[in-house]
Amino acid sequence: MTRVQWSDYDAVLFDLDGVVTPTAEVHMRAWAEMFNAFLKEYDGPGDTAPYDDSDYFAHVDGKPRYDGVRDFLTSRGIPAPQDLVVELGDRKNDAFNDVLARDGVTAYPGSVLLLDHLRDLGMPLAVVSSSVNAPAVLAAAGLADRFKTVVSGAVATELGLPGKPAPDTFLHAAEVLGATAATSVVLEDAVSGVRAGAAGGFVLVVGVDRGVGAATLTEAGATIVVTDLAELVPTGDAA
Ligand SMILES: O=P(O)(O)OC[C@H]1O[C@@H](O)[C@H](O)[C@@H](O)[C@@H]1O
Repeated sequence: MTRVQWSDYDAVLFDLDGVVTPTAEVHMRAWAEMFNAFLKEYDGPGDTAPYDDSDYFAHVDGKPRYDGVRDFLTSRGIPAPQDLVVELGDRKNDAFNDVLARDGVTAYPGSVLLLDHLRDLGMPLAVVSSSVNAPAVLAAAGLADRFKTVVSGAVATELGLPGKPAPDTFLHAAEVLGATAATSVVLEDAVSGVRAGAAGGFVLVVGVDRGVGAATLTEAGATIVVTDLAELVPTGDAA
C-alpha cells in the first residue's frame, strides 16, 4: 500500500491512456502495425529493421501524434518531411479508431476506485493527454463526467501549448483547476509524461508502471511508482 495523503493537495491531474484506461495498448498496437507496414515498403536512407515496443517506449509513448512519428523516423535516420509525418500519423489514427469502435473501452478497475475516492473527497480532477482522441476515449469508458477539464492534444494545439515532455499542458490544467504545481499531483505511465511532471515542478509525480519499468520512471522524475492506482486508495475504501 502506497500512502498518499490526498487532503494535502488541491488538484489531481491524470494522464489518460495507460493510467485511466488500458488504451496505451491500443495505441501501441496501432503504431506497430502502421510503422512495420511502412518500414517494409520504404526504400530510402535509414535503418528499416522492424519496429518493436522498445521503439514505442523510447520515441513515441505519451507524445503528441506527429512528434512521435518524427522522433521515431529520426531515431532511424529516416528523413521526416512534414507530409510523410502527417500521412503516417493519420494512418495510425485510423487503425486506433477502428479498434476503439470495434472493442470499446473499459477503464482499469483500480483507477475507477481511485476516481471514486477522489470524488468523495471533492477533489478537482483533470485529464491531461497528448491524444486528440482523449474525449472520445473518456466517453467510451463512461468517465467523461469525472473530470472538470480535459486538456487533450486538440486543446494544446488550439492554445499553442507544446506537448509532453514539456510541462505546459499540466501547468495549464492545474491553473484551470485553481491550483499550482506546488499543490497538484500528476499521474503518468510514460517517460515523456513523467518528465513533463518533473519539469513542471509538480510536488508529487506518481509513475504508473504498465511496462516501462519502475527504475526508468524513477529516473525520469517519478516521486513514487505504483503498478495499479488502487494502491493509492486508503485501505478502508479499497476493501
Ligand atoms: O494520435 P493521438 O490519439 O492524438 O495520440 C497521441 C498519443 O497519445 C498518448 O496519450 C498516447 O500515450 C500515445 O501513445 C499516443 O501516440
